[in-house]
Amino acid sequence: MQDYSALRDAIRDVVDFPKEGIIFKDIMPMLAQPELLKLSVQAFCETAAGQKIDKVVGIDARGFIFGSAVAMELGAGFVPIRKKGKLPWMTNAISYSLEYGEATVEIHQDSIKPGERVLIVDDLLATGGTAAAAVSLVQSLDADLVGISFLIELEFLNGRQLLPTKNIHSIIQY
Ligand SMILES: O=P(O)(O)OC[C@H]1O[C@H](OP(=O)(O)OP(=O)(O)O)[C@H](O)[C@@H]1O
Ligand SMILES: Nc1ncnc2[nH]cnc12
Repeated sequence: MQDYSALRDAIRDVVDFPKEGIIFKDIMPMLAQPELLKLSVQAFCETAAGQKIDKVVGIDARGFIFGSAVAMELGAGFVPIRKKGKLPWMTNAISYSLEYGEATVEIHQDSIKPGERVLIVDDLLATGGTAAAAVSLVQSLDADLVGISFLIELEFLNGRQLLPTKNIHSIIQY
């Protein structure tokens, strides 16, 4: 197993952001280092090794940073799940709760064909509300969900409980 401690070392804890009581995992110092950006994208691709992926779905907004790079590496298309009101075409929508708030996300109805093999990518799994909403949207398009991959998993929040049991991967755990 590859050593990802350099990624972990470059992630900064910000106390009480965006709300009191939240310890925010700030990935910006990691992203700004070219070799760590490359290593993080490689780590995501490793989570899908040996799998044919038609579409990588990235979740607004930090999921986009990794999602399109991973899609290019895997030879897949990229599909964004966006916060409400940003996608111009016909959408499916779902509301959900996350560690520090509530939101509604949407996906374009024609972005994934029935049966296409999908990998969902996001920076962080906390309570699992956001990822569970993404799973529902992907399933609403009758896609074949191959896996869900995160850079960071906050294990103490048990986000996996809300997700399908198979093929959930995280690269760094707290
Ligand atoms: O597991 P959960 O409790 O649902 O939390 C995880 C989500 O929270 C953050 O997104 P945020 O909505 O803050 O969006 P951003 O990427 O635009 O900062 C993060 O990028 C995940 O998508
Ligand atoms: N603690 C946290 N740090 C960064 N992003 C998050 N999204 C949800 N919880 C988070």
